[in-house]
Amino acid sequence: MKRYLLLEDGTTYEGTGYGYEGETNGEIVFTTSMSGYLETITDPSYAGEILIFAFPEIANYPLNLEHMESSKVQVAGIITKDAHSIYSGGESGTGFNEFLKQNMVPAIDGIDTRSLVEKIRESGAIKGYIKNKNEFPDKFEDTMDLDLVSMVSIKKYKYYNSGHKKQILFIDVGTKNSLIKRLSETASLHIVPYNYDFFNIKFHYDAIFLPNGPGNPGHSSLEPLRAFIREKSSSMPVMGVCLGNQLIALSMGGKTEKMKYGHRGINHAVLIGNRVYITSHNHGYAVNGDSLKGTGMEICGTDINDGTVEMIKHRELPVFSVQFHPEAYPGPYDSTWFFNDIKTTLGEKI
Ligand SMILES: NC(=O)CC[C@H](N)C(=O)O
Repeated sequence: MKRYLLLEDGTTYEGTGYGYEGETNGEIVFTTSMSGYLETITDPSYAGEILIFAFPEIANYPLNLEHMESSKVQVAGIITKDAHSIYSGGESGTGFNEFLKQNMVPAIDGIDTRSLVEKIRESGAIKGYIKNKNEFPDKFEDTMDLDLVSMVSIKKYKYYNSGHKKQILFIDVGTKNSLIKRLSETASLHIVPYNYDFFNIKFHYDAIFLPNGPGNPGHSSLEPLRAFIREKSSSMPVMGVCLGNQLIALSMGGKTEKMKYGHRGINHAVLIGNRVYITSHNHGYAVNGDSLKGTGMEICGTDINDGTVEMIKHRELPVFSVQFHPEAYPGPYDSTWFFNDIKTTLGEKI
């Protein structure tokens, strides 16, 4: 079945439809990852985004549902050059095509993804639709204006008792399962929704953790959360990853900005001190380094290619966070020391 990718700049790409048969829209972003397709598409940070796989061969190994980073596919749509298991069943008994149908996510195959990526690198982030008809919409919605965190955050408090004495207040702004798993190696987790009644918490906790999540970190729906972080950062450790990093920067008085086309992939070189770490990335926003002046926060890691701020920490307080993904999934384990830093910050032995 023919399907069309329609871009805000007036261009149309024709391909073969697979997955769900409805239409979808979102910001078109690309990942350069060559593996980890299931982990990637189930990462809640991708809500509101249509994902291009720049690497041509995708889904050329079976789906293993144990690798899902959340309970469902979170990308708004998928663009591939050659998605292999479209028509075949994997070890789980489900083919990629069928899996995307069940998750109601439309996809389009046979697209020259590399030229599409070049276009986005030239023009910057672009909005688009995947449709069954070559008919342009009246308007291209900016999905980054939506309250995406409310769509992916858990709805109710959940206690994750990992047997550890230390307690972390884990604010779910759209977390990946692997982050919960990693932190549970250090502490038990009070997992709360992004809009929890923060100023009336009755249970004890030793630190706050903010994970990854979708959309604009400056969204107004996140202001009560930022106010809470602002207050708590002077009295207890606050740590974060990706959206968490951006929320910490904003709470401490810094600024974030939208990047031209973001970083998404698993081989981004980041310089921290005098060492380079190969890291996993998925972000379209970044902390503005200059805006940290006078906030007490300092830049301690930057992307080698474009200088993007990739790690920040407070000069005196135990407040630190990374823009990259130390939990990997998918990606290299170069930066898992981040979880050891959290352990020692909480007074635990490595
Ligand atoms: N992975 C994330 O947490 C992404 C953070 C934010 N939504 C961004 O695009 O920059």
